[in-house]
Amino acid sequence: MSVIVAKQLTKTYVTGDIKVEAIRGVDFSIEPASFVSFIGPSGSGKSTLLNMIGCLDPPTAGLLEVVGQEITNLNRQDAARFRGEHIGFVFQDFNLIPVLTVFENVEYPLQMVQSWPKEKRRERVQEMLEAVGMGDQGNKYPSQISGGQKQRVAVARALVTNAKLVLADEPTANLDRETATMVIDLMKKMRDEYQTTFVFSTHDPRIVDNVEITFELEDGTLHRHETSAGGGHG
Ligand SMILES: Nc1ncnc2c1ncn2[C@@H]1O[C@H](COP(=O)(O)OP(=O)(O)OP(=O)(O)O)[C@@H](O)[C@H]1O
Repeated sequence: MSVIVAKQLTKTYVTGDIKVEAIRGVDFSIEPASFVSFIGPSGSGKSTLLNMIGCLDPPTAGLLEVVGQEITNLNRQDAARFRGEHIGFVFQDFNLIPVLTVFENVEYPLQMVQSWPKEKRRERVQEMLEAVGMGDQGNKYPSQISGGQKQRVAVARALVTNAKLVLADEPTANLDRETATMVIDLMKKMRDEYQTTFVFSTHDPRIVDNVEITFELEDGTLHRHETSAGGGHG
């Protein structure tokens, strides 16, 4: 079963008399445990596409299935629940909650959407922190750790609910070269370990070099390129 299936997916923004066809009837599918990137110039529709996949903004027309569920017509409440249960998010500016510790940031999605008993929750959070190499940093606050460490915490948070799909919008944009490479390697390791699909929106050639499939957007249309990167998944 594909993790994402889009058929004739369309998004048109209408503001007053102005109509922008941001996504023009695209078809694509993305398989489990893949490492995939949407690329394209500014305004080509990357964020629009990621927002639709993430149930943040509904399509205007077409079909969109995510982890086997048709999400085209979800209402706001069902969309929020679906997001919480099935999708992890990683952002360019990390989006950690500054008043919560590293541990509490990773625990947060479990508290919000899943009624796990406290002990099981704590074990899961610790497992994820260790998986991203932050097992001994749980008591620190986001202001006390580096950018690369923040993004590691964000990856742990995205995966803590066992989400099968992570959407990562420019996750390396605020990281130096070496740290960006470490974060990409980490995400790949997590993909291998948890069979999570990672979908990126990026301009970063270091990510593009590492993905197996690139979808290039141009004025709301899509071109698929397969690359030789990755290997070893499955
Ligand atoms: N809320 C909105 N209302 C009206 N038009 C919008 C809205 N959001 C995006 N657009 C338009 O849709 C098109 C696609 O925008 P989108 O943000 O998806 O591009 P992008 O590829 O993510 O760009 P960037 O790389 O700069 O983030 C652009 O022409 C943009 O101006």
